[in-house]
Amino acid sequence: MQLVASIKSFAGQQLRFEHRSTVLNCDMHFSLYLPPQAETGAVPLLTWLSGLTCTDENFVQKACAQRAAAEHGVAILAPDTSPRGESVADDPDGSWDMGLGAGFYVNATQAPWAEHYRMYDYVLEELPALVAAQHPVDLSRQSIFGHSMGGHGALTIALKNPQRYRSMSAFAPICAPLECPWGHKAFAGYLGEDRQRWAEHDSCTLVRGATQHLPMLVDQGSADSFLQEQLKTPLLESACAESGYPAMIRMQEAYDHSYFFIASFMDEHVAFHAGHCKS
Ligand SMILES: N[C@@H](CCC(=O)N[C@@H](CS)C(=O)NCC(=O)O)C(=O)O
Repeated sequence: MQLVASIKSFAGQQLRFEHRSTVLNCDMHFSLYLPPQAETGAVPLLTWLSGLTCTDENFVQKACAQRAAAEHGVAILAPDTSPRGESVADDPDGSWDMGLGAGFYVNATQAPWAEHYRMYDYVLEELPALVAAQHPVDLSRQSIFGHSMGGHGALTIALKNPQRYRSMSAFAPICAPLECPWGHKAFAGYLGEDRQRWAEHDSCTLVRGATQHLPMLVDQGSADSFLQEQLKTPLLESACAESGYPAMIRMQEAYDHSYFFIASFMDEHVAFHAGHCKS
């Protein structure tokens, strides 16, 4: 693991690393914000998952999360959104909703993706363990959040591993990949045509089958151009209401899909996770 950037921010350190991922079978970058409290002891670890077309750097530069992380004494880990490198398969049509920048946080089982696209195991297992081996983060106090494709990743990974996380949250998540074009394309490519496999990574399906509940916060902008066709927040609201999953799902009037929306509510999301990681 090699440090490639270290920038002081709100009395903490915004770090960027390069490393060889054994799970993804390629070289990767990730970012890690360490708050000032990490100088004197282990701090909770929040993992942020970004959306389509992002790297680890969009969040670092545009989400305005460092101030709240420093205030609450939490570290924030931001992985990339897919495996990277010349040997890594990309969408043959070059579109941005599949392949590079669009790993969908699943373990691909289909050629040519299966060789590298294992973002589920990378985010859940390899990366937190790697970070904790070298930095003062407490893996018994973890939460996960994300945006759009990363919101889907955060909700599904937490719903599948409630013992691993204290809380989950999402901005404009893809709530029902079983019911939207982005999900159909990515899941057919990465997981094959068997919809049973898809259902294992569908927030609405997982909510309906959940036996253990975690605190869940979701913010969605009402002026988000992806809301109707791709994100489908009402399906998550129904799944939570019908199955009795306690979730705070908020429609934020006139906000769009961008990082301006994310930054507007970032303080609340960091405070939400920090509170659950401390209790
Ligand atoms: N590139 C697409 C938009 C993709 C997009 O909105 N990506 C979101 C996540 S789903 C994002 O965070 N983009 C990077 C950024 O805003 O910094 C387009 O031109 O329509």
